[in-house]
Amino acid sequence: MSNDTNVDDPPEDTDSTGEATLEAEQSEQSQRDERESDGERSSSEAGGDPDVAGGDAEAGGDGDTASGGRDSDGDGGDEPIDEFRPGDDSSDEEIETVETVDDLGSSVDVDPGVEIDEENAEDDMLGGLMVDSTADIEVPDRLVDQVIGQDEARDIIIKAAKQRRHVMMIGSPGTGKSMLAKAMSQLLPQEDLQDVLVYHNPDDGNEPKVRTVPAGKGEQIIEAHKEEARKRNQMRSILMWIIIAIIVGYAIITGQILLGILAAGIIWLIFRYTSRGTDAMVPNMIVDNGDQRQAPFEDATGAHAGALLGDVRHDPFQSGGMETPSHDRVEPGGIHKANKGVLFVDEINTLDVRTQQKLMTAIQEGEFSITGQSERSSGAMVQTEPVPCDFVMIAAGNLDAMENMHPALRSRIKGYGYEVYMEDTIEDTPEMRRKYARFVAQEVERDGRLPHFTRDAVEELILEAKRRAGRKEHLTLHFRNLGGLVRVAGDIARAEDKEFTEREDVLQAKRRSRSIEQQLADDYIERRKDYELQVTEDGIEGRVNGLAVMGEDSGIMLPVMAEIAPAQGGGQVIATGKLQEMAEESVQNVSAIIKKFSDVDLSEKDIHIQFVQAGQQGVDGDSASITVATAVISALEDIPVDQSVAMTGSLSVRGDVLPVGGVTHKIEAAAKAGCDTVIIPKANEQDVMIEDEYDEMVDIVPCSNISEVLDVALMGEPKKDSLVDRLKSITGSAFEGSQSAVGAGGSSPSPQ
Ligand SMILES: Nc1ncnc2c1ncn2[C@@H]1O[C@H](COP(=O)(O)OP(=O)(O)OP(=O)(O)O)[C@@H](O)[C@H]1O
Repeated sequence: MSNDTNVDDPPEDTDSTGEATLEAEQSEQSQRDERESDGERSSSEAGGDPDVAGGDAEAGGDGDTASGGRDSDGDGGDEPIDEFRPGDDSSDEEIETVETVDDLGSSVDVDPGVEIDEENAEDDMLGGLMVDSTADIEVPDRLVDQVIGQDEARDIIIKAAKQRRHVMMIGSPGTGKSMLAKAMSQLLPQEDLQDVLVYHNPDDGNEPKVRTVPAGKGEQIIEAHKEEARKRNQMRSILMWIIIAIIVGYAIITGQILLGILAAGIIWLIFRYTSRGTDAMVPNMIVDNGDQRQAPFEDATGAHAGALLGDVRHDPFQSGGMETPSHDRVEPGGIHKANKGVLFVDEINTLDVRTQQKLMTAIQEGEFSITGQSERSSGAMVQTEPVPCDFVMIAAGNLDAMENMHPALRSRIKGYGYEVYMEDTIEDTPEMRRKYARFVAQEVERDGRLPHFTRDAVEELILEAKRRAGRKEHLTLHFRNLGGLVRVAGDIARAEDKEFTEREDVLQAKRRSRSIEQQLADDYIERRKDYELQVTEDGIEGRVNGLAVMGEDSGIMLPVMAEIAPAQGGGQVIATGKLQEMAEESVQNVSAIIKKFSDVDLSEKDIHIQFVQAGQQGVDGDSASITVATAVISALEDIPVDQSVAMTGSLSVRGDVLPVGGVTHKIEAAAKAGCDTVIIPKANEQDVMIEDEYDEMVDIVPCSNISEVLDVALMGEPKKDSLVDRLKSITGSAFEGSQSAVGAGGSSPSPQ
C-alpha cells in the first residue's frame, strides 16, 4: 500500500487487518459509548476530545502500519488525529483563518474607504461621501459588516455567536434576517467542525453505528476503507481466476468442456455474490466538512421532515444479497449538516407540529437519531445511533409566524437565546446615507455583472429609500425591494452597454418595476375613468373622494358616500360587508362633534355609508375616518363636497386630524385620478415624498382639525362658512398634544 496516506491506512495484511480496522473503530466506539454513559462526555464535544481522536488513530494504525504521512516525529507511531486539521497540510496553506467573534466589537462601523466632506454632510444626499461612483466605495468582506441598520439584531447576532445561543428574528420580508443568520455562521469558530460517518453494525443491521471525527478526517477514513475493500476484492478475484483456471484446465483434459464452463460460471457467480459484503464495510460519510471554510449554514426553510431531521431511503431489494446495507441508505437532515453551525428556518410556523416537536428534542439533546420518515418504507425499520446536531438555531418569520409556532419551541428559543424584532425604517442621518451608498456598491458587487452607479443614480436611490419609508426623516430598511431596483436599473444600463448606471436608468427602473399592487391600482384608476365612476368636478352632497393604500407601495382613490334617512327604530349606521365596523367607528368619532354643533339627533337617524366599488382592500385602517365624517356632515347639512378634493386622515373624537400611513402613495393616486387638491394630516406633512411629475398636478393641504378639512372640502358659501365657524368654535386645538401619542404607522401592519 502507498505510504502517503494517513494514520487510518489499513495495514498490509489485508484480510485480518481489514477486520482489525473496523473492529478497532467499533471497539473504540463502544468504549466511547461507555464513557458517555458514565457522563464523561457528550457527543457534542466529540470534535475536541483527544480520546476519541486518539482512539481513531489507534483504529487506523492497529496493524502497526500507521504511515508517515502525518507521522511528523518519524517514529512510525500513531499521531493523534485531533492534531490533524485541514490547514495542517501544506497544500491547504491558502486557507484563511476565519476571524472569530472575539475580533468584533459589539457594534462595528465600517470605514467606507473614501473621504467625507463633513461640512456639507448634512445636506448632501450621500452624507458627504466624496465619490464619483459606487466603484470608489469599499465593500467590507464580512457579511456582518455589510448589514445596514438593524443595530439591535446585529448586536444580538454577535453576542449569540459568542455564547452559542438561539435567536428568533421577527419582521418584514427582505430586512436582512437570513443575511444576519449567514453572518452568524461566519462568526462561529471553524475549529470545532466535525465529519460524521455511519458504519454498518454487524450485530444489528438496522441500527447503524455513528462516529464523529475532526473535519477532513472523514475523507481519509473513507479512502482507507475503500482501499482496503479494493485490495480484498483483488485478492478474491485472483483466487477466483485461479480456481476457474484449474476447473477449465481439468475440463479440457477430461473432455468435459460443457460441464467445466458450467462449473466456472457457478464459481464466478459465488465470488461475485459474496464480494458484495466487502463494500458494506465502507462507511457512509453523511456530514463532510472537509472543505468547509466556515461554520456551516443550513437553510431549512420549508424543509419537509426528511430534509430537516434526516431519512433512511427505501430499499426495493431487501434480501437475496441484492440489498443495500442500511448504513448506506442513511441521509442526513438539515439539523445534522448544521452541526457546529447555524440552522436557519424562515416561516417557522409552516413546519408541522410533529416536526417542530422533534426539532425541539434535537435542540435539547444536541443529537438526533436518523430513521426513515415514511412508515411504509423499509427505511422506517432503521434507526441509527444518535447523530450530533449541536447547532445554533435562527428562527425567523413575521408576526403570524410567532402566533402559530409551537409554544414549547418558542420557549426553548426564548429560554436559551434571544428574540429580536426587525426594524422597518431607520433615521435618516448623513452616516446612514453613506451606508446606503455602500449598499448600492454591495449589491453591484454581489451581482457581479451590473455597471457601477454614478453619484446621481445613488442619490435617486437614496431618495427612493426615503420615499419608501413613508415616515418623516427615515429611510426604508426593506432592502430586498431596494436591491431589486438596483438590479433593474443596472440591467437597463447594461443592456445599453453603459459604463455606469445613471439617474435616468434608476428612474426608468422605477417605472418598470412597479409592484403588482401598483399595476392593479393604475389599472383600476383607468377602468374607473372609462366608466366615469371617477368624479373630480363639481360638488356633490354626501360624496367624498377618500384615499387608501394597496399593498405596500401604491395608493388608490375610493369614494365614500353617505345618506341620512329617518330611523325606523333606533338610529343605526349601515355599511356593507366587513366595512361595517370601521364605518361605525368613524361615525361614532364624529358624532360627539355633530351633537355639539347640530340640533339633529343622530339616534333618530339611520346613516348609510357606502365605500363605492371598494373591495376589502385598503380601507381596513382608520385613515378613512375624516372621509366618512366629511360625507356624513355634508349629507346632514346638505352642503356639497368639492369633488376635485381627495382626502386621508384619521379623526379623534375631539375633531383632531391624526396622522396615517402611506400619504405619498395616496397623494400620487389622487393626482393620477385627476384631483386638484389633497387634504392630509398636518403631522404627515414631512412624510410627503411625491415624484416630481405629480408636484405640479396637485395642491397638498395639511390640516390639523376637521373644521379646516371642511373649509377646504365643502362648497357653497355662506352655509359652509357658518358651519365651519360653528365647528371652529367647538373644536379646540387639542391636536398639538395628541399628535405625539399617535405614530404615523407608515409601515406598521395596519394603519392605512
Ligand atoms: N440590513 C440589510 N443590510 C444590507 N443588505 C440587506 C439588508 N437586509 C437585506 N439586505 C439585502 O436584501 C437581500 C435579502 O435579504 P434577506 O434574505 O436577508 O431578507 P429576509 O429578512 O431573510 O427576508 P425573508 O424573510 O423574505 O427571507 C440580502 O441578500 C441583501 O442583499
